[in-house]
Amino acid sequence: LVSCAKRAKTPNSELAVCRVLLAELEAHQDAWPFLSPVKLKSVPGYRKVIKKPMDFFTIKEKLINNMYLNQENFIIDVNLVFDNCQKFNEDDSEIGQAGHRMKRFFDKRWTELLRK
Ligand SMILES: Cc1ncccc1N[C@@H](C)c1cnc2ccsc2c1
Repeated sequence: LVSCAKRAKTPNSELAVCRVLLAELEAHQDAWPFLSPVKLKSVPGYRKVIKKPMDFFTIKEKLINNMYLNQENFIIDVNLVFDNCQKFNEDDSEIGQAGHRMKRFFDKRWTELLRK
């Protein structure tokens, strides 16, 4: 008997979960610092310190333009948003606190949705 191959998730069903997750991130009350790209001209030092800026709007554009081949690449970009935030903002700052809350929310949700 040939063992049936583990049903691979089709890329589009994987990415459908990413779209759901992103919508939840954007709707979160603490999402405000991350909804659009940091304006490099108006935040002194940001361009120098943060090598790979990322934000939820850019992630949405990449999803729409099929630039994510799988969930992993999507999760890497979402974590980049939070890693950049922790690098540039003090933990006890408004933005720093929002970043920690958003990261905790994301970690919880993607584990629930993807670790089925
Ligand atoms: C995520 C992040 N990290 C470091 C600096 C800025 C930001 N966010 C931008 C949108 C931003 C840019 N300007 C302001 C002014 C008050 S909150 C806020 C937020």
